[in-house]
Amino acid sequence: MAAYKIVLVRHGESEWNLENRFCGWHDADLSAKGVQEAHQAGKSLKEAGFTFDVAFTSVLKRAIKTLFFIQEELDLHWIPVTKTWRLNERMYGGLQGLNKSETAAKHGEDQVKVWRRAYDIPPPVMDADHPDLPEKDARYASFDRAVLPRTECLKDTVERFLPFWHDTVVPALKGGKKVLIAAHGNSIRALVKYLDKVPDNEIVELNIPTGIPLVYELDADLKPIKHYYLADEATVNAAINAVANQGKAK
Ligand SMILES: O=C(O)[C@@H](COP(=O)(O)O)OP(=O)(O)O
Repeated sequence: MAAYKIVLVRHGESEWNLENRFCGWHDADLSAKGVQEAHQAGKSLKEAGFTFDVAFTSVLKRAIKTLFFIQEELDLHWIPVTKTWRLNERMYGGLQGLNKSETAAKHGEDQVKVWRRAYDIPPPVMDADHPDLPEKDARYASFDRAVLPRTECLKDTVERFLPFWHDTVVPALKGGKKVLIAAHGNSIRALVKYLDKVPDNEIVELNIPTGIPLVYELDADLKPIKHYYLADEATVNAAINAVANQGKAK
């Protein structure tokens, strides 16, 4: 039997998912479909009997709002919510704002897959005049500039997420709290890679759908026993394929 359960949800579709643009640390809002997906995630959790004591999210509104809509469906507005940049999407560097299909048409689908999915190859560095430069963003004003990335590969995302996992999430789980994390495609891939010890070459094929709760059951040592999405297989597979296909030249 599982000693712990943790639920991970990628935010609902964002405006930039809809426009198929690399989003990263850009603070895109949810699309109308994304709002619906977030509410549906909450409904699915409620139907499956889930409740939560604490929640963690990023400092980006697509994840924050998704969490809030889930809280609404569960009538759990009161639970403590911690927002941390360590759960942010992977910083997409110079790709932020570019259309994924146009980028594939220009640089090739293989190159785009490397930029999107390679474990340790970062996308091009963000230029100093990019509108999304983190050091010009008020939410990171108190940060040491050296900490703020101008690009990140998944390995970098794992490395900046894990201190939060060990220092905050694990103590909550071990203290008996029921934990919900609302985050992003690549910050969730970072956690899945760590939990399931996915080899570097296999993580390339993992895509996380928007707005479908992913439940991890863990043993007493926090080793995964099993995981599953709260949706039927056809829905999950279609959503996963849609994410994978965003990097195709049309
Ligand atoms: O940054 C982005 O464009 C997407 C992930 O993109 P891919 O790595 O799937 O291209 O992040 P999210 O919508 O989860 O915040």
